[in-house]
Amino acid sequence: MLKLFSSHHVASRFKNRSSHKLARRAFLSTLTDTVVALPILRKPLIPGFYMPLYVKDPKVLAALQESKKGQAPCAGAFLMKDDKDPSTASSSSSFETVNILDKLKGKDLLNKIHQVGTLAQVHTVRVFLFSSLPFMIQNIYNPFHMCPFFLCLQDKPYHKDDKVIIKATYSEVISMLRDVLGTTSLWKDQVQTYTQACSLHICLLLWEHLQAIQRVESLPFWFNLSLYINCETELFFFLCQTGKIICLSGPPGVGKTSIARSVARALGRKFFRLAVGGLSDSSEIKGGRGVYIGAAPGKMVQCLKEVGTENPLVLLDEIDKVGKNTRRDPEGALLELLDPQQNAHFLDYFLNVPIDLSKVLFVCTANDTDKISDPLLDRMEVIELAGYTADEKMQISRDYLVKTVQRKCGIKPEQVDVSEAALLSLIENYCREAGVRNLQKQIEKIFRKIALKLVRQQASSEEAMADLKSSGEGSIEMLHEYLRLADVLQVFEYAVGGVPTSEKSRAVAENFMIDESNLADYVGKPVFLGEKIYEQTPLGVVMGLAWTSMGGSTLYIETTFVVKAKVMKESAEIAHTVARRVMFDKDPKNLFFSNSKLHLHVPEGATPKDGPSAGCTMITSLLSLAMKKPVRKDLAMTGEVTLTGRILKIGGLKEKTMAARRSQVKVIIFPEANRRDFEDLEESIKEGLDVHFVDEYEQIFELAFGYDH
Ligand SMILES: Nc1ncnc2c1ncn2[C@@H]1O[C@H](COP(=O)(O)OP(=O)(O)OP(=O)(O)O)[C@@H](O)[C@H]1O
Repeated sequence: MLKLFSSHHVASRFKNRSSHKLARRAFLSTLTDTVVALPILRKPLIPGFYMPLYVKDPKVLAALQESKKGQAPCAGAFLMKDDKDPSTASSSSSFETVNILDKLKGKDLLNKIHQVGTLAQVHTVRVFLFSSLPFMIQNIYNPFHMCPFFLCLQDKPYHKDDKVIIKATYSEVISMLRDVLGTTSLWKDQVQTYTQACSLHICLLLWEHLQAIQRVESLPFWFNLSLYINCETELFFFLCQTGKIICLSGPPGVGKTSIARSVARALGRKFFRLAVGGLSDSSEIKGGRGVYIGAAPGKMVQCLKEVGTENPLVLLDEIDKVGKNTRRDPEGALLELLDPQQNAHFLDYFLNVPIDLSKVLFVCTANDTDKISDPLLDRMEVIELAGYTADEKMQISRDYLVKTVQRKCGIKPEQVDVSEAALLSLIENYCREAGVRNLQKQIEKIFRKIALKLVRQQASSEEAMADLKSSGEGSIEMLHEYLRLADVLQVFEYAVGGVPTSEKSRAVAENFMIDESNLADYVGKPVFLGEKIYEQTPLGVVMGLAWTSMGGSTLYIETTFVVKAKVMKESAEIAHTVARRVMFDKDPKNLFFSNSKLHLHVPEGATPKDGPSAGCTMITSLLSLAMKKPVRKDLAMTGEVTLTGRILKIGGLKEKTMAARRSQVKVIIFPEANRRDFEDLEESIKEGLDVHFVDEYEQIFELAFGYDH
């Protein structure tokens, strides 16, 4: 890709260009193989641009003077890799960067600059650079920081058809730039600040593409990326400033804590996790009054002590589980903590001095925002995180979980292959959950067992066999002892995050293929074998869809006759009333409800039995029994019903749809008010489902019973 050019080659590169480049050609034609390397800070010098530099170092000035004699004066401008480095910190602007030449010599300098820079013409000695072309540095020698060898990077020729793409992409980039400049003035400054960091990377990456088409094609991607990053960061800044506390709400294991950690990293803030689930006493937050024995400062003081900065990101984890039935008012302490009006003077009872918490960024997590008290919820901006689809879990496990766990176990990628079918089976038959925590546990189980096998293999093949040979009688017991020890060591090392097997043992290891056929050897028998209990639901039985803080699930509502009537909960009572009315409208002669004592039951203990969204399912189940007619095959429904038969909106539509798919449901009935939620779902979730949206129970009646089979 790169060629080493003599000055003649460099000049020939410009042979057919337009006349205004003749001067540059003349400059290049006089070039020798040695130039002064000038490190610059913050912004690279882009070919075709000017940059003033303030050169203080007399040796460098002398070298530049020297370069003027007998040839075009030139220098190589190279961007410093990390200008936060203390050795370069004294230079405050990109114009002063040449000072650092005093501090960094030869190889040290070479390591700290990007190898691709620009060859620049020096116009005056105090110093004005005009950049001509990219080139790559090869070496630097002392004492004048001369680059004795360098490579000029040459554009590769492009096909004439590429011209169209280049032109179209160019227009796209111009329009994107217009968008950036059209950003509201409120955001403009910050967009500019964040774009600087991104554009630096854009420049460097673009530079290294030697084909014009590659450079141009990657432009929109980088612009979009920098805009995206800016907008994300802006959103957080925006929320943190207009005093809102962000609350990430969703089922367990969907990545709420991980997101908060990433946000802290992205914003360059220290991260502190404060588990407030089960908090029962305000003194845990506000500290104990010094007069009591055992009193200590509160968690916020401990947090500030640990992070050592005034602006950490503090994660209040599981805020929906703060103790409620207590007179020690933990919620009051949290309110004080989260209220921007009060937290600038937060009083810790132990220290008895006000502490300024106004710069702390609070992020909360909750599984169920319904359980957060209104005054607390009022101070939060809730961001809902839905559960993952099977496809998403597949991607997460393949691209992240398997690789991470395998690395933690010290196993090489080529030693284990977990097939896609095995991962899918884990997702569907072992861990039905909204998040991926259990999936991660199962993958860890597989890799732990493989690591154990590797340790055993090592033990039996090498040391133990050697011991066995040398020690004669009683050595079998010793081998067993060794194996037991190896097991314990492996488990222990894994638990503390170490690498369980030595390099030596890996060298002799066999390769492992995990697929559906041997999955059970590693993780046991499947835990779930389908939620579907009935092929064809019998009389009085209808499938409903439920949503819990663990995700979505299907449930059956069953109704039957009993000798003595049971006391019904409210939603069942409403269902009974509506079912009676519907029956009276449809068939006044049917006296089933007047004459029967009923028992309504929801099998499967894990699902909430009195959830309002089971209303329409209960009515349908009662009517099925009354009319002695089962509902249509493969049907599931969800929706809250009013006494007048109106169907109201439900929550957790995505999770419910995924649960229905798992149970091979073909037809789903949702409230009309949820139509938009359904339309927003990914195609892979909606595919193949016959979904009906209803706002009156009448419509459900037709869909459930108006069939011929
Ligand atoms: N999108 C994802 N990609 C990779 N790993 C993920 C993803 N989402 C979750 N995880 C993994 O799942 C595990 C649980 O994530 P995390 O603790 O952030 O979830 P959570 O929503 O905070 O759960 P909880 O409500 O139980 O506290 C972590 O090991 C995390 O790495």
